[in-house]
Amino acid sequence: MEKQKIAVLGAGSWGTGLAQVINDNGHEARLWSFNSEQVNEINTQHTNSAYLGNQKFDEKIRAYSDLSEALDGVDGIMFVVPTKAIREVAKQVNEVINHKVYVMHASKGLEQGTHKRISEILEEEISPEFRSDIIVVSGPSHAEEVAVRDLTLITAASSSENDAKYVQKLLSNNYFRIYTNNDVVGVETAGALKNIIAVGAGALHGLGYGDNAKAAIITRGLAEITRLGVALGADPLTYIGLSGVGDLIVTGTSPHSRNWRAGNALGQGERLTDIESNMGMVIEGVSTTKAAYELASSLNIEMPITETIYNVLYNEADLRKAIKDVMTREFKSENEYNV
Ligand SMILES: NC(=O)C1=CN([C@@H]2O[C@H](COP(=O)(O)OP(=O)(O)OC[C@H]3O[C@@H](n4cnc5c(N)ncnc54)[C@H](O)[C@@H]3O)[C@@H](O)[C@H]2O)C=CC1
Ligand SMILES: O=C(CO)COP(=O)(O)O
Repeated sequence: MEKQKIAVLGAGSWGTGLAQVINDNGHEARLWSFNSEQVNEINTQHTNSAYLGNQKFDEKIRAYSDLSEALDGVDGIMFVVPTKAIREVAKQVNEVINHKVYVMHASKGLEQGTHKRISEILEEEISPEFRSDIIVVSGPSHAEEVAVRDLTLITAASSSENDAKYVQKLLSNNYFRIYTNNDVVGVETAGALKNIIAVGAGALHGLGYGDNAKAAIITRGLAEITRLGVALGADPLTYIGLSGVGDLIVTGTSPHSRNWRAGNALGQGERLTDIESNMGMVIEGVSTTKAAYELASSLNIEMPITETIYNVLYNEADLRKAIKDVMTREFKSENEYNV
């Protein structure tokens, strides 16, 4: 593949990790951030200390605060801002872009109010003449591990096989391996909804429950994620892939995960507002819980774990009482896929 110029929008931990992968592969990685102090730090110190400690990055990774400069002559744009900022940043991109580019995103969430997936927002906001089919980059990938080049396997999903293969070539190397997938709905819902389950798994840990409970929430979480995703048009098999069970394992068991850490703190009795202000990074599972709860209710889909976490996060339900309630629901059969 010829040298590509890629603008990575969002210089948090994941945007920075992906920019390093792109740079390692011999391409030009431009990191865009609206925070000029951070841009200055990346360009002069080659660190991104608010997100990735004192790790040094290659001097070739340049940061930009001016979006039109960052997008000038690029081959592709990778959106990695929090879900709540996607629409606003996509609108800005559409105003300044003047040539056709590959449009990728690596964010995980559902839009508040509309319950839309991120690729749907990007399709709405960026004119078709300026973009490829959207490519979703998702899977088990703590930024902290990718930043130190630990082995990582994830998925690039697009309705266009060629566009997915472009990202496979762009990002793959000897520590980062990409599988293509044509199930955009499945990959995107898997990435968004696993954050809800990670909050729940963290909460169980914080309350002192053991491994059995954590295996249970991950497995039954997968069942309800699949239920909602299939109702939205996903292939159920996608959920046993990297973006499904893979990402549930990585975020549902690890203190690297901000969602797991937020749940753990809830389990230990901290207040959500304090947890959010102390994290300093996005906890997507909090807003995704609300969007998924509303969406599932409107489609009449049972998501008991999501509903429980919604009541804890938004209705001040007592965590132990909420767990008791979900444990004593009417009995079910695992064979009944729809319940
Ligand atoms: N950190 C990780 O390990 C992974 C994160 N993700 C996803 O990537 C997305 C971003 O996550 P992180 O990089 O971890 O978040 P972060 O909280 O570390 O950083 C987000 C970046 O976006 C910027 N930002 C926030 N609001 C903005 C706005 N309105 N306009 C422009 N920029 C804005 C922030 O300044 C920050 O630089 C999330 O959706 C997350 O779920 C996906 C895989 C791994
Ligand atoms: O999506 C992730 C890993 O695949 C990161 O999860 P957190 O946002 O919970 O840190």
